[in-house]
Formats: sequence, structure tokens, C-alpha cells
Amino acid sequence: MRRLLVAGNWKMNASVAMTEHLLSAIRDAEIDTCDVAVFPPFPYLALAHSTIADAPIRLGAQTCSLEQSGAFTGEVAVSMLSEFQVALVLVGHSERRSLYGETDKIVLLKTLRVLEQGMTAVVCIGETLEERQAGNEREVVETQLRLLLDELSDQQWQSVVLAYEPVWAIGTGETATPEQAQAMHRYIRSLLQQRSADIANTTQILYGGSVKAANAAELFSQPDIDGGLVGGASLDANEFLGICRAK
Ligand SMILES: O=C[C@H](O)COP(=O)(O)O
Repeated sequence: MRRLLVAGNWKMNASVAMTEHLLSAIRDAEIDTCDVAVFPPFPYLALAHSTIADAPIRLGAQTCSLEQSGAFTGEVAVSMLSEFQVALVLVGHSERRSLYGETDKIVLLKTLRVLEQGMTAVVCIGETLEERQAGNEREVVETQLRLLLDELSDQQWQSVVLAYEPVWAIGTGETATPEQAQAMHRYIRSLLQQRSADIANTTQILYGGSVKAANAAELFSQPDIDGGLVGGASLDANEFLGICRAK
């Protein structure tokens, strides 16, 4: 049985006050209906770690370096993240792919770095509007997954979470319908099934793209949707908690 995971990706939005406010509210809500994770920007990870203390909230980072240490100005290594009890790292978010040139090869290499450090990689995939309008969404998603399917061992797949995020639904207010999302999640699971039944059964596949408290329950009730990767709505404590409580 796959647990529901609700993950808040704050993107480049935070302050000390906001981090303390949001995380205190999430901590005090004592959510037990799903697993909860938050992905603050790098400078707030230490504060986030101390604010959530021993609460069952998993801490995530929004990206990581391919490198382990050295002269890579501005980069952050996975070993540094693990010192702040970061348990999950986003890899291949569509903004990293489109704005910072994160290719499928880089996504594979970063995923391996994250797994080597004993963390979970949350690998993001999804098609653009043009790709969907051209009817190529399945092909795009399969291509984005191909290297991971071919290169990761069965054991490594145990530490991978997938997030299907149609680019046209990110930050636009236009959510994929539950049927559209379920159809793609089912397809992704069928690709995992080609690797092994165990990987297909155990890998969590999150949906991302304008998830909010008002639409979360319908999305999460789909058989192949195992939670959400939430952007904008994760910046509002009530909205995020509403998503966590959605059933
Ligand atoms: O990582 C989160 C996604 O990009 C979704 O963002 P959004 O909920 O603001 O559409």
C-alpha cells in the first residue's frame, strides 16, 4: 500500500518569518493522514530543520549539485544537505529543465548523487502545452523516464518518487482534470511495470500543477495518484493543510 505524500515546493519564496510561521503551523497541525514534506530554499534549511524539530515532517531541497565538493561557485553538494537532515531532493523540476538546462542525462546523474547519499530523489517529469496539443505527452514522459528505467537498479528505485507535472498546469491555475492526471499516472505506472511489478506497485507518483485544497481530494482519490507536489498553495498554511487533509 502506497502512502499519500503531500510535498510543498516553496520555489524561490521565503523569509525567516515566513519559514517560522508556515512550519510552526504545519508542525502544530500534527497531520497523520499523509506524509508531509517541505522544500524551502537553501538558506532556510537550517531554520526549517530546527523549527520542525522532531515532528514527522520531511525536509527536502529543491536541487543539488552534480559535484561532491570543490571550485563550483554557487553550488550545493548533497553531503551538505544531509547535514541538515534533508531527506529528499527534487530533481528535474520543469523550471530546472527549461531555465537551467537540466537534461535527462543530468537528471540521471543528480538522481544517482542523491541516492548515493542515502536520500530520496523526487524526479519531476511532464510535457509542455505544445507537446500535449501535438498528442506527444506520453512519448515525452517516456523519454524523460527512459534513462532512469534503464540505469537504476531495483534497489535504487526504492528511493525514487516520481512527480508528474504537466508544465501547462504549473502556476497557471489550470489543473489537469482528475481523468487526465490519472490517465498519465496509469501510463507511467505501466512503464514501471515493464521494469518490475514490485517497482510499479511501490513507487509513489505525485501529481503537481495548480493543486489546491479545493481540488486535492478528487485528484488524490485517483488510484494511481499518490499525493501532490504543491507550489503556490504550499505558501499558505491553511491552504497547504487543507491539501494535507484532503481525502
Ligand atoms: O513544484 C511544484 C509545481 O511546480 C507546481 O506548482 P503550482 O502548484 O504553483 O502549480
